[in-house]
Amino acid sequence: MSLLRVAVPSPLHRLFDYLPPADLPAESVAGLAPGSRLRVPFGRRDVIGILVAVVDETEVPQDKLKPAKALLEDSPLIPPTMFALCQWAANYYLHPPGEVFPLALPTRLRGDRPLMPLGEPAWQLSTRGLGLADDALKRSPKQALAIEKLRREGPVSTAALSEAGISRAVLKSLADKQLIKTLNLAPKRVAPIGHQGLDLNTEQELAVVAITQALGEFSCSLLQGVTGSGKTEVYLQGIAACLERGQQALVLIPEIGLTPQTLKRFQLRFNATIVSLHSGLADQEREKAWSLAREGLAHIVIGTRSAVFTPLANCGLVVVDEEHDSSYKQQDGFRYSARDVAIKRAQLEECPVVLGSATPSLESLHNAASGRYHQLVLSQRAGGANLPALQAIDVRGQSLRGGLSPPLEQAVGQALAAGGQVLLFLNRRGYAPTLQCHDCGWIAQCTACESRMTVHRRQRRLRCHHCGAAAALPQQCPSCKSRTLLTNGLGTEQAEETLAAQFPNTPIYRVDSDSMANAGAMQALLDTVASGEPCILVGTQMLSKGHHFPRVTLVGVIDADALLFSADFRGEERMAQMITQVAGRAGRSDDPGRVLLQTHHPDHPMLSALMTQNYAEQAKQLLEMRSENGLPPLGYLFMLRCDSADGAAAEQFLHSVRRAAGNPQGITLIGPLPSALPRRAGKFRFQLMVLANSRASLRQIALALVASAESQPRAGDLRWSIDVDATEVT
Ligand SMILES: Nc1ncnc2c1ncn2[C@@H]1O[C@H](COP(=O)(O)OP(=O)(O)OP(=O)(O)O)[C@@H](O)[C@H]1O
Ligand SMILES: [Zn+2]
Repeated sequence: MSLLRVAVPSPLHRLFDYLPPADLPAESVAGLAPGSRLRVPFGRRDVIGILVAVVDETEVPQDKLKPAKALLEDSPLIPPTMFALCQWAANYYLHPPGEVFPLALPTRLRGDRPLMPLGEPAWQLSTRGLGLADDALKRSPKQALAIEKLRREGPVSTAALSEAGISRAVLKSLADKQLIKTLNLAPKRVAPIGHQGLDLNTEQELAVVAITQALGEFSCSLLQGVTGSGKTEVYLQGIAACLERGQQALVLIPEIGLTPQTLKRFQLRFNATIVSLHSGLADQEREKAWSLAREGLAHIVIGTRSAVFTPLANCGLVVVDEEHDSSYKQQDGFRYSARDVAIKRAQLEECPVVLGSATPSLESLHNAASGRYHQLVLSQRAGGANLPALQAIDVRGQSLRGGLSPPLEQAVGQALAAGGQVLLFLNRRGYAPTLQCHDCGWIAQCTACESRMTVHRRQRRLRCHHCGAAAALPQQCPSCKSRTLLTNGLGTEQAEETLAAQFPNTPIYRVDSDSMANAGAMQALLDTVASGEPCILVGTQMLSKGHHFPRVTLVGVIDADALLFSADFRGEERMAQMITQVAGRAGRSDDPGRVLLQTHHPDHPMLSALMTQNYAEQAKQLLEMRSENGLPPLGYLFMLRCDSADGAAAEQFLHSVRRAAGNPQGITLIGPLPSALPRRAGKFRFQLMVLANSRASLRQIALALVASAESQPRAGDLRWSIDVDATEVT
């Protein structure tokens, strides 16, 4: 007997077996392809699952088997490569498969809605219309015109008919006479045209040749190019070669804020169908873009993290820009790395993948050094600009105005006077990170998290950056009623305010997730900055990524110390990446750039390293340290996390799980320990860190821990999750 094995949206790490739907002929069941949607009963309701396999046997007792209610489509919505990718990802990240497969579908299709047909509504002649005598519509010239047009051109879209002056009313009368009928006009397949690219320098040329020659089979290349070296030009010319072979390209970018800029650059280069996929799209737009990609009609698909699961009919090249960027790692729910999934995807698609960055992750550098990836290097800025010089400013004992020391303030003034633009980096949004009572010492805390509330003065609110909780900004201390409340520390909002007072004649633009919340804001800002007028940009890491600001000559890091002391073993790597990236925004054009870092620790070895070495040299040293400590990428790591309103229960749960795992060889178990943020949104958080000396032993213990976790009894709200290749360990 044939049974259907289905991935059902549920947090359980298993698949569920069903009898075929009653209305499905027995002979067609065996031939069902995986990847189709099924409506199945689950608990007390019906849900939409994905068919994973047709099987002959099940462990479910015969009388417990239920029939699936319906097969939603004959041919699967998830094509074989994406099906295989989801299956791999669920297995690799040990995540419930029912929560992974839906990623290959746009939101609208995760339920039971039918696929929207691509194309547009159109009209064509009916048989009766075809046979109509020439003078039959003499008395209604508009109708005659419509008939003549359809006879001449075949099916014509409603939009084109309306452009030709044929109204809906005319079409309706013709339809009522059964002379014409509607159809859905499929989009035309057009050949993409690439415009002439820039003249490449030698290193770029070598990179493009390597990528072009790699087309047609799987390989992974690391394009390590210093900031402003023209990596995008390399992608563009590599993609041109991919399109010439009649294939599609998938380009991943780290942030939604970069989408319009990237899209524009691609649209200028290619006369082709380019779609972008990101969280800002409405559901219908998203489904359309998804369909164009899946049908092979979109030549280039650009998207953020989750776009790695978009099906492409004929994928010929995958590009992951800024491959080191932390936004590629999903930090809740299904904790995958889009970069790593992209590599697996290229392998399944049998095409090359290019990882590009000025500051590659140590993982990728390690893989390049061991020969697993091809290394392509762009060591110089395109167009001849020099990399900027870095310099520390010792702020000890100096009076700071709006966070700026006198030397930095002076440098800003000079840069502006010389007609340049200035970028000030402060990775803390809001007005101030703390609100304190000057009389009794009370501090505004989040009631749901073990953390302080951030002051947002413009909105007159206190906001928790961990759980999103908000409260009105108090006028007096809730504890002692004093009216003397102080803000401590500096956020972007306050910096913007003080800078405006210091530089009253210069426009100041703040760039953080608060000011850039709506979709067009970033593009509007970029357009303004592109005009070249002197201005000050002050913002968070949003400013540091990928942007090309040719007029910026000075970059100031207001608080380099904030990056210095991290509890995470990746802290130094992150700091080196962040500073190198933000510094890389300076001096990208004719005028040389300068970078000033404010610190209370000018002799800190990490800062000295930044001053004296380039990123590649620093990365090499960091890799050696990781190797000595058996840490990734030289060791293998995952985290088991647990949270609950009952802290003792959460900790106890991880203790039991750990006990069940025993003491396997080659494995270091650390914890359970409270997380760095021990309580968030009312829940206590604990974690167990697992380090292994081989991928195989990591896998073994991970499976054992998951099995143990699933079999533990657990209290109502207790949740646990696994994070394979965790990038955040605090
Ligand atoms: N061969 C070339 N000749 C002249 N200009 C070039 C060439 N290649 C790229 N450029 C220009 O150099 C500038 C920087 O290029 P791009 O933004 O692609 O750099 P990038 O390597 O992506 O930098 P980052 O990593 O800092 O984002 C762009 O204005 C681009 O048009
Ligand atoms: Zn909170």
